[in-house]
Amino acid sequence: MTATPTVSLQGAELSYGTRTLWSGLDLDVAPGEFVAVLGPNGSGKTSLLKILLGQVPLTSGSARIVGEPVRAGNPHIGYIPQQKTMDEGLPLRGRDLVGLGVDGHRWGLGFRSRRTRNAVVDAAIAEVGAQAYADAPIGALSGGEQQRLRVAQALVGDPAVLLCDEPLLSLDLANQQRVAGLIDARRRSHDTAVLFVTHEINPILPLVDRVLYLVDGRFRIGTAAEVMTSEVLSELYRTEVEVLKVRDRLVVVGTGDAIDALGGAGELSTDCAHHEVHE
Ligand SMILES: Nc1ncnc2c1ncn2[C@@H]1O[C@H](COP(=O)(O)OP(=O)(O)OP(=O)(O)O)[C@@H](O)[C@H]1O
Repeated sequence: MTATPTVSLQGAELSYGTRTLWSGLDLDVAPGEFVAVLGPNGSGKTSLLKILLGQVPLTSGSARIVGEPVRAGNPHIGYIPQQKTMDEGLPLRGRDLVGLGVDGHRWGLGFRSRRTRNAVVDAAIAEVGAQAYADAPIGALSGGEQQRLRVAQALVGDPAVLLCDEPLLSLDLANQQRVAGLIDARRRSHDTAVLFVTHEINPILPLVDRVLYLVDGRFRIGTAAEVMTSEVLSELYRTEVEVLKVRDRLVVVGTGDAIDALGGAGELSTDCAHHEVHE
């Protein structure tokens, strides 16, 4: 017997007015599976997460989380939103931020006791190794420290799926690896499915089971080896794109307009090699 998919999209379409971002999208994400969602700016990656969060309705088709239709406030979901730097004057400690993941979620008012709640928050803080700064004002922390606390907040409710919207943005390489490692460890230990929106696949390439690549209404789903090829990306972008493997990293090289068309996806190459224009 196969397990119920943690995330299931069937015949999913999202249109805003006359503009269709994608349609005919079928995707089942298994427990513990790590799916990277890639694509240029405006291709509908964040909108996909919003659908699963119950914030935006599908135009047609269905979206389920652990077999149930999507809905707002679903306790099966842990969400790491796009990173915004916290205001330095914010009177909120890291511990309070993580606590919001408990209070706004599954236990709500019925949560058994303050002591149990605190123990759950402490465990989540320890899991991301943030004990040393959990009581400091969050605005005073570095981007990497803030992001580890956001991961703790997303994990504290023990979600079935983690939705991550560019969680590595503006982190240095060491922190990218640390944050990606935390997410990977959780899905391995708890079978948490992961949908990971990113412009930069290289930091997570070894973790990715499958890629969903969205471009201007078209998409492709498969392993990174299947999708991240010159043929597939050229087809998606409708222009010549070359994917090179440099050691264990992927470098996407566009030609002419492809550099613009690639948008953020072109950032795949930024810390490895530079875009090249072949005349
Ligand atoms: N409520 C809305 N009404 C109309 N258009 C919308 C709405 N929300 C988003 N859009 C448009 O849909 C497109 C997809 O937006 P979305 O944020 O999902 O893209 P994205 O792939 O996450 O982009 P980025 O990489 O820039 O974050 C954009 O062109 C956006 O302007």
